[in-house]
Amino acid sequence: MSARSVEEHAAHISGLLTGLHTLSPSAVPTAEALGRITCSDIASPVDLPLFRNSQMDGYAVDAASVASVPTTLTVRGVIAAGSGKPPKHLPGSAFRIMTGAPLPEGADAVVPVEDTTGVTEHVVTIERGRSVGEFVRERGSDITTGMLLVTAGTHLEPRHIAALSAVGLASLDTYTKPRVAIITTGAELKSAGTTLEPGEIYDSNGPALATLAEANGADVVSVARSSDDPAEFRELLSYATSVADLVFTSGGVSMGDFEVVKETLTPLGAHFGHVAMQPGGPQGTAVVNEVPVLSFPGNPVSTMVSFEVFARGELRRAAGLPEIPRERLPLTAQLRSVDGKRQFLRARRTADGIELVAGPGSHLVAAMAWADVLIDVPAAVTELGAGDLVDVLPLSASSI
Ligand SMILES: Nc1nc2c(c(=O)[nH]1)N[C@H]1C(S)=C(S)[C@@H](COP(=O)(O)OP(=O)(O)OC[C@H]3O[C@@H](n4cnc5c(N)ncnc54)[C@H](O)[C@@H]3O)O[C@H]1N2
Ligand code: MOO
Repeated sequence: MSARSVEEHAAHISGLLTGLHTLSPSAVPTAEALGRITCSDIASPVDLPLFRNSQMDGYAVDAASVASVPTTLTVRGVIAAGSGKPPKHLPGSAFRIMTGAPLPEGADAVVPVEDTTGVTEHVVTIERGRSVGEFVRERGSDITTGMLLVTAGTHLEPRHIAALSAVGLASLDTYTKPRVAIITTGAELKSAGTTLEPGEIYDSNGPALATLAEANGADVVSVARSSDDPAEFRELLSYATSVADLVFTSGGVSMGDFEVVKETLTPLGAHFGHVAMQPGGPQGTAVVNEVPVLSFPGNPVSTMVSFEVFARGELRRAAGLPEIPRERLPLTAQLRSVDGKRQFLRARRTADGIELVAGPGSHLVAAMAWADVLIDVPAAVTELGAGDLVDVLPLSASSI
């Protein structure tokens, strides 16, 4: 069977994942919406400030009565923030007023307490006049009812949560995070922190896929590990497809004797084959219990590159996150590539351009950590020179 191109495989995956893009929005309490993405424009239901109020601790006056100073005014009472409907102002008098307290109807300026002397409970001497509007926060001077407060697609930060709370919105419609389950496979795998027997290795694909999915907007609902026993894998798969919108598996897709993923999924109608790319050649896809399953090859770099190439964009779009654009940058040195396979080479940005960090080996997990981009070399290109412009794929950042 001939190898699929990257584009063909990506299109096939896109077709399998259409359900991810029609998840209904989630209503989330505003106070818990940090990091969520709004799925519609949000207009303010109220004016902000909600009412005319004082910007200073001082005296509410009418500017005309303090036009010539010093002048002594009768103090008719004290208005605190939260003290209810304000009294009426009478020209030639004042109310002692606190910051945020509603301005008496008819008052049009506030004289800060620092500009007064001779204060008693009943009188105050104004030493400095204030003009109309000074230290008065008008109703709606921040935002008026119906004005757009936050646009669709906003990645909510604390400052957005503050404004949305200030206008009294208790919950928000946000993109539903696609639920992702991960199953890594291989009898040799153990968790970091445990003692290894000869031949065993630490599982890096589980943590890699979980954090890649999370960093790209998913809600990772399960991370499990299977031995090469088909019964165990089937059981984990059955659970994964019952809790997730999308399942990733790693390993067990190639030509060995214990390819548990391939063996289990093939009878269920899965597609396994080669994609003309490196790393990430052997790939599988299936739909189990109506849930799409993407089966990536087990080599650590192959798994991560497969995610970056086939899953990142789909997950980000489903989660309402912006696309991470490709860039075109110059190479610092010559490179060679295999004919007929699209290469995704680990590289990093330098002041002079893009520099390779490792050879093509898909077990080179430390080199992957030092990379911040993948160079995307077309299948037909076998050699590039220093200074040549190449397409690069920025690698998933640690936060969305
Ligand atoms: N005869 C052939 N052999 C292989 C071919 C081939 O075409 N013909 N393809 C090679 C390529 S390319 C890849 S990629 C791998 C894919 O193999 P599998 O998906 O079946 O993966 P495994 O055999 O299970 O593991 C491969 C490698 O990766 C290590 N691994 C697996 N899972 C993890 C994990 N969760 N964390 C860390 N490391 C993991 C595993 O120990 C193996 O070293 O097949 C080639 N062979
Ligand atoms: O295609 Mo494999 O992913 O190169 O190691």
